[in-house]
Amino acid sequence: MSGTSSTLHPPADAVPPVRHPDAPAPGEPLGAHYDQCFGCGGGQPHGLHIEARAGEGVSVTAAFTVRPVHQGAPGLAHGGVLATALDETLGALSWLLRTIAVTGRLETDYVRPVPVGTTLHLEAEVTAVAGRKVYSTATGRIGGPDGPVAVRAKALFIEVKIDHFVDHGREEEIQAAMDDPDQVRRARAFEVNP
Ligand SMILES: CCCCCCCC/C=C\CCCCCCCC(=O)SCCNC(=O)CCNC(=O)[C@H](O)C(C)(C)COP(=O)(O)OP(=O)(O)OC[C@H]1O[C@@H](n2cnc3c(N)ncnc32)[C@H](O)[C@@H]1OP(=O)(O)O
Repeated sequence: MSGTSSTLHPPADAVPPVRHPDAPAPGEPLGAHYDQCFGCGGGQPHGLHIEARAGEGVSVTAAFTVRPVHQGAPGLAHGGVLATALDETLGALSWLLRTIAVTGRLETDYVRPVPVGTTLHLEAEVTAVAGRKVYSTATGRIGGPDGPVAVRAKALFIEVKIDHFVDHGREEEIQAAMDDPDQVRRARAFEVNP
């Protein structure tokens, strides 16, 4: 049985998550939030290239195929890479809430080794929201979408404004992102919550 941290239990005033009315329809691909993202960006040769799709309610599905550059032990995925896959899938839930959120806490259980060449079938859902705090869970299965669980996570994401990235990101990447109309459009798509 895995341990759980009390900071990952929603507080008494938490409410069920609400799917944003303009959220992508179930089955729709969500696309990368940033081309240079190690989790989902097409511009990172060694990245995970995770492709997430909207699910029902406030949930997403995603797939990640482990490549040789993702090894920890010989022939097996690195645990940090698997945590990245979970983190990225959980991060994609922002598309359904239409808020921008960053990981505050991520608790990962490694249940089965994941060999190179394996496709990890990921699912994530928001379980509760309390103010800026978004509580969520994710699983990664091997051998098919209904296969055994190899990894799972509980997370607390914290809602932030775009300023979070502008204030903290390195100047050259922020400037390049701001100069890219497509990137600005994607960032704004998150930020329409009333
Ligand atoms: C125009 C172009 C511009 C660019 C466009 C970019 C578009 C991007 C679009 C989308 C990006 C999405 C990217 C997803 C990628 C996958 C997800 C990741 O890997 S994200 C990276 C890893 N995470 C971090 O780097 C966070 C680092 N941490 C922080 O920055 C701060 O700690 C932050 C924002 C998380 C919180 O800081 P505070 O000052 O805003 O807020 P406080 O008051 O500290 O916390 C708020 C509440 O949350 C709790 N909290 C915060 N951290 C906690 C923790 N670790 N554990 C438990 N509770 C925590 C606190 O106790 C507080 O709770 P109470 O309101 O008092 O009940």
